[in-house]
Amino acid sequence: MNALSIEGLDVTLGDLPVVRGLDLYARPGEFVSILGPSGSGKSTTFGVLTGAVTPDRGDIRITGDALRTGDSRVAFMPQKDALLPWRTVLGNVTLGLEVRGTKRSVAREKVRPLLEPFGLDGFENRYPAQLSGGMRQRAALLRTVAQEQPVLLLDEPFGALDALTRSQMQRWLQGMWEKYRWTVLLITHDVREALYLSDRVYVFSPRPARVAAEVAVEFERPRRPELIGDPAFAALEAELLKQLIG
Ligand SMILES: Nc1ncnc2c1ncn2[C@@H]1O[C@H](COP(=O)(O)OP(=O)(O)OP(=O)(O)O)[C@@H](O)[C@H]1O
Repeated sequence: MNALSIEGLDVTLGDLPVVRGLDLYARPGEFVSILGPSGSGKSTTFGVLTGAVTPDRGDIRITGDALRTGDSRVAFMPQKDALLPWRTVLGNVTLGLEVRGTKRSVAREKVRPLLEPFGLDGFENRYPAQLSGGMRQRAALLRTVAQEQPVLLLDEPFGALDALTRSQMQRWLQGMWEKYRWTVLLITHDVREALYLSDRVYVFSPRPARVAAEVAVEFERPRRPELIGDPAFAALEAELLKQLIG
């Protein structure tokens, strides 16, 4: 059974057809990326999964059961403003659990063992403005995974980081995924990031979004950073860029 499946999704925003006939899925423990032109409807698709956007039609299932109004079976890390500036790191990383009704003290105990692997040990009482960009994104990701939902949605988590930090974060996330094997759906504009991290990559068409291409990424795991210099990697990167640019 798939962790997530979307069949025949149509979304119209105002008069604008944004998604038409979109089909995609993610198996349990699979890392799946979505690449697509800017404005093609990627975040809108995530909006449908989080309940922020109402679709015209479509069959959406999480672990086999239809998505419901107010469904909490996806944990979402937004593109921007993921952390509340007035809450400490600990207050931010427990927020997802607290919103779901977990008592603050219980939520704190739950996230504590994760502070170290997320590189946040000793920083729990700092505020977001006192952290580096990479640390902020790790805190936002910790808040998302702590919710222990069957599907993680990450909308361009490293998009605003400088190139060096981004590449460090990609390596770190790859290692964390090896350890925890979350089911991830990642939106990114970075073809290398998609290839380095994913088991499969979907390429969306220009709006209205549908799947223009689906590419299996079969490099063995765990993946070493040198993989991106491999000719087979470069060939797949070129193929994806061609699909993306047309
Ligand atoms: N509330 C809204 N009403 C009308 N149009 C909207 C609304 N929200 C988004 N749109 C439009 O829907 C289209 C798809 O937006 P969306 O944010 O899903 O694209 P995207 O693929 O995630 O883009 P990007 O890669 O730039 O983040 C865009 O043209 C956007 O302007």
